[in-house]
Amino acid sequence: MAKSQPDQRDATGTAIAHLGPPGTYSEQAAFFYLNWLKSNEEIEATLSPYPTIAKSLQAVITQQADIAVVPVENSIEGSVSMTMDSLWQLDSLRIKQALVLPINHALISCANSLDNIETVYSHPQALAQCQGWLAKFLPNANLISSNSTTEALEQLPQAPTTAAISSSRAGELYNLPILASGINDYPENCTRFWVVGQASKGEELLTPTHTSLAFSVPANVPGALVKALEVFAHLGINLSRIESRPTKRSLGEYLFFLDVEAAVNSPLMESALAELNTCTEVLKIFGSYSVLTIST
Ligand SMILES: O=C(O)C(=O)C[C@]1(C(=O)O)C=C[C@@H](O)C=C1
Repeated sequence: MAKSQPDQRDATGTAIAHLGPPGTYSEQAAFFYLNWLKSNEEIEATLSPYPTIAKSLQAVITQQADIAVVPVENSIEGSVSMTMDSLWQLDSLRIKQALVLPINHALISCANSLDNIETVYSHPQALAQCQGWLAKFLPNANLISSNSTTEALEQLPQAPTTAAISSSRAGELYNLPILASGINDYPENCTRFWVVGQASKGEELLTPTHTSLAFSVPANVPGALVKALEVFAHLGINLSRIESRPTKRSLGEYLFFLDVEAAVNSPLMESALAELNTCTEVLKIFGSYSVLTIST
């Protein structure tokens, strides 16, 4: 397969794929992990930006990168469906670590004032996290989705009626004016990222505390989901997230994604998984990992 990105692993250690271009929140999370690897494991790593989340994950499959750092869930807007769908589809990937990053959005623009802004670009997650602020301060602006919060930044100097929602850090990186900061609708805004690698390579570096999995149920009948969830209730295992996604086979048919507060190899979880196997159609374990919180 032709490589669209250079293979950096041999020359420079672990290659970490992330959503680019530089300055994204994904890069910030990946950079934290790079430093964590260096300080805690004496592992040298480099960052490789990719244009989409799917391409960052694909880079791990094609071995252009060793791991990818991808967003999975935001405290205001919920799940990043691209990440969840990809994990279900790409069987060879495993979650090795979770990272939680506080998110503080800024409005970046070369316009003299908010009154001159006609168009705002950003990643759909960021536009959604600031929808109240946008409705109040830029009610007539066109909101345009881009692949990341930083994709539009290089174009801003040539288009003074446009703005982008990104981090203040990205504004500084691209040397662009910050017109407003702290514009997310809720101040306690956080995004959870997963560090994802090949299933066959390397173990998690810290003792796992969580397990993520997903399943489909054998038939759309009363109690099918309850039966699966009762397995955890009966064993006293706490769930920290449940989410449904369409199976994409037919309308009204779902996959259920669970984050479970137990390590995959704990005796309780081993019992849970054995029971869960008997009441699900397809059951996939995405990995068992610990959670690191990033302070900014
Ligand atoms: O566009 C970016 O900067 C990203 O890293 C993506 C992303 C996301 O997909 O949720 C990451 C964190 C924020 O929630 C907004 C956007």
